Amino acid sequence: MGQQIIVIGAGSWGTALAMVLADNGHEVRLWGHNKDLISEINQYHTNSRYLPDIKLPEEIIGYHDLEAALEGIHTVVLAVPTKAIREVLQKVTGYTDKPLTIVHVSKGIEPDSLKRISEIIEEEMPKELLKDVVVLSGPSHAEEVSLRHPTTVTSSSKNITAAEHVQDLFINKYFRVYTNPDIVGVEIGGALKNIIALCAGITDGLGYGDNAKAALITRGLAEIARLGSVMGANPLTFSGLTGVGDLIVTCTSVHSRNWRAGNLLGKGQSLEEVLENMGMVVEGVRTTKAAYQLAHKMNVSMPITFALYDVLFNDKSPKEAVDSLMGRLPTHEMEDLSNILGESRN
Ligand SMILES: NC(=O)C1=CN([C@@H]2O[C@H](COP(=O)(O)OP(=O)(O)OC[C@H]3O[C@@H](n4cnc5c(N)ncnc54)[C@H](OP(=O)(O)O)[C@@H]3O)[C@@H](O)[C@H]2O)C=CC1
Ligand SMILES: O=C(CO)COP(=O)(O)O
Repeated sequence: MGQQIIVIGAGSWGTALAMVLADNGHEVRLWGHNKDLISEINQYHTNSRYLPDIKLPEEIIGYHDLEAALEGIHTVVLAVPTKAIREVLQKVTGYTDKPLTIVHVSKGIEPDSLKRISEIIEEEMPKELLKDVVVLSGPSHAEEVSLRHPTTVTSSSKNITAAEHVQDLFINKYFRVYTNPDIVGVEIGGALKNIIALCAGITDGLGYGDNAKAALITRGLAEIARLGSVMGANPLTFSGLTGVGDLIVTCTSVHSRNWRAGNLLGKGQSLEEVLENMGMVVEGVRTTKAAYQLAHKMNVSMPITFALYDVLFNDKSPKEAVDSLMGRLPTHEMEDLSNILGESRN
């Protein structure tokens, strides 16, 4: 039976997910803070800034008034950039008096606090207003989901029943949802793949080819798994949709905002120029800072992340960063991962 669901964030991903929910017969309220965009959604059933050429189902109702949009709602899909999550949740708590299931679909880690998004949600929401936190993540570009192209994602929560509930809400014949109880691994994989996607864009921008990209994906996965395992993730999660799956889609697609930003950096633009020109969120930049801080804190080796950190924040040239990665001391390929797998078996 259809449910009333609010999607907060009328950007590319929020709008594409609202389409999936509307296709599944739910009553979808799409909230955005841009009044003109909401009027366009209600009048023309389009979101021309974020999903040009896509006709939205007429069942999606745009809201600009958050209080009205939250009326009678039990499930919130949170689809804003990581840096907006605290601000948005503070508004939500002011307008609700019953426990909510919050489904977050953002991919990031907060610099300085080093919190994952589910941890931020638990921190911001008063206990009596939070029923469950679920993350929905995986290899999924909004541009393809809005065309109803086959897509697979993972629903994860500390409460597996909540993850299954969200699986039920979203699953359909073009959007297949799996469950995974490892919320740490799912969130870490989704956030950190953006670092590697920026690097893949950089090497493409420098004119390097498939060999460099395959190296980044596999060695990137190794360092994501190293950090994630130390943080308590199940190492096997990184071989799934939210690990290698999302790395493949983000590092190889022109739809990827992170790949595109990296590509411009590789072609010689400054970070400021790139971010000004993108017009959409590039989560990997802030996540690089957070992962750099986490790697120091947890004493985990993350050479690709450190190389990107130097490009983004220490004015190192992309070419120099690649050369320094290639010039590292020779090492064993599987040593670190087999340590991790050994430890998780003990
Ligand atoms: N796009 C995709 O294919 C996918 C994206 N994601 C993740 O989803 C999250 C959102 O990304 P995406 O939709 O691509 O981003 P977009 O840049 O396309 O859209 C972001 C939306 O959030 C809104 N927003 C920004 N700040 C605030 C705020 N303080 N209060 C209210 N609304 C705000 C923006 O409004 P405005 O237009 O006014 O700036 C915009 O509507 C990211 O974490 C991303 O990694 C995950 C999977 C796929
Ligand atoms: O997370 C994504 C695909 O799974 C979207 O990646 P980008 O933010 O790089 O576009």
